[in-house]
Amino acid sequence: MPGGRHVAAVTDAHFDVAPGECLVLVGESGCGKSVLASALLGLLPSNAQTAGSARLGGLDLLTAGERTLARTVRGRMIGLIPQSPAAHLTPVRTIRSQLEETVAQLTGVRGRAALRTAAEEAAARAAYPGGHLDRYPHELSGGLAQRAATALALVGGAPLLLADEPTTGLDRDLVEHTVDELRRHLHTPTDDGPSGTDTGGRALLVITHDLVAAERIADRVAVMYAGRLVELADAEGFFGSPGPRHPYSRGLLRALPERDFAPVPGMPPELGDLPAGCAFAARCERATDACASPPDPTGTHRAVACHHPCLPEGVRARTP
Ligand SMILES: Nc1ncnc2c1ncn2[C@@H]1O[C@H](COP(=O)(O)OP(=O)(O)OP(=O)(O)O)[C@@H](O)[C@H]1O
Ligand code: NI
Repeated sequence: MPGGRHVAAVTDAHFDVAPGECLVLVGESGCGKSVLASALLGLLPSNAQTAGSARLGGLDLLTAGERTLARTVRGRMIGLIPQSPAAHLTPVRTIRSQLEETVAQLTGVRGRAALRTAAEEAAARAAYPGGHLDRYPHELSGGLAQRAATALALVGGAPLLLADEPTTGLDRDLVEHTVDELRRHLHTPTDDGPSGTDTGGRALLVITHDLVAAERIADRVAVMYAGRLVELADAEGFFGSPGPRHPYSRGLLRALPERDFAPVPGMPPELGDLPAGCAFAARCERATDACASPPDPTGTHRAVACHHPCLPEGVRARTP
């Protein structure tokens, strides 16, 4: 940043997602979710620095060159359903023309009539109504823009679908519909194997701060706080019993209107000015002196980045 300032937007992120599985990344605004997604697609701003690796197939996405990213990754290995789809669509072209162009770029379909048919099929796959194909993005409701973006993301048959805040700004009914549709794509065909073979399905990485949507769609949940992954858990245990183990994750769930409706006190720290130890300590009722040193994400604290994780309900702490 100007003046030599650094923003640690994402730190120590460890996770994997398997074909046929949905991993949901949750965390509040500004915690680094979209930066993480951009890193996977090679879409970080030019002043960004990365370290580590992000493997998809045999490729390391963090070190792949722009040519590889453009020709084999974006659209073909990773389908992106962007945050705010209405703003992401080209405003001066109809949905039909954007779909046809994408089909021509990403598939072997050639010829006017064949492209038209393929674009219509692509729209149908995302439940985008055929009668609205000749509309411009500004003529679409939030739900339709969402489906148009999903249709575009599915065209290349990518084995990984990355959805950034797919339900923001939608009504509750539409949220449920949208996540159910997304989940359906876990098992629609991808292009990573000969057609007709079972490739184990598509992997889905969904970014959201909508915990109700997360509960509905996730197989596993990754919780992010102040640029770090603080917990990675099976969705069933996380949302049900025994519940989350990181005090921040507990706080997030407790804040839901459907639960205690009790907000986590305080504010997250600035990512340009993080404390040396646990970033949540200042807001944490369980914090002690140990929290002045950072949790070790590669060892003891791999699943729960906390010095004092909450114990599963019904399990009592052992006194040393
Ligand atoms: N180009 C940039 N230059 C400097 N800082 C940036 C840049 N892009 C993002 N950041 C910072 O990185 C942090 C993470 O941003 P990011 O967009 O990933 O958050 P997010 O978790 O996706 O939030 P939201 O839920 O609001 O989309 C923010 O604090 C933001 O200020
Ligand atoms: Ni974001």
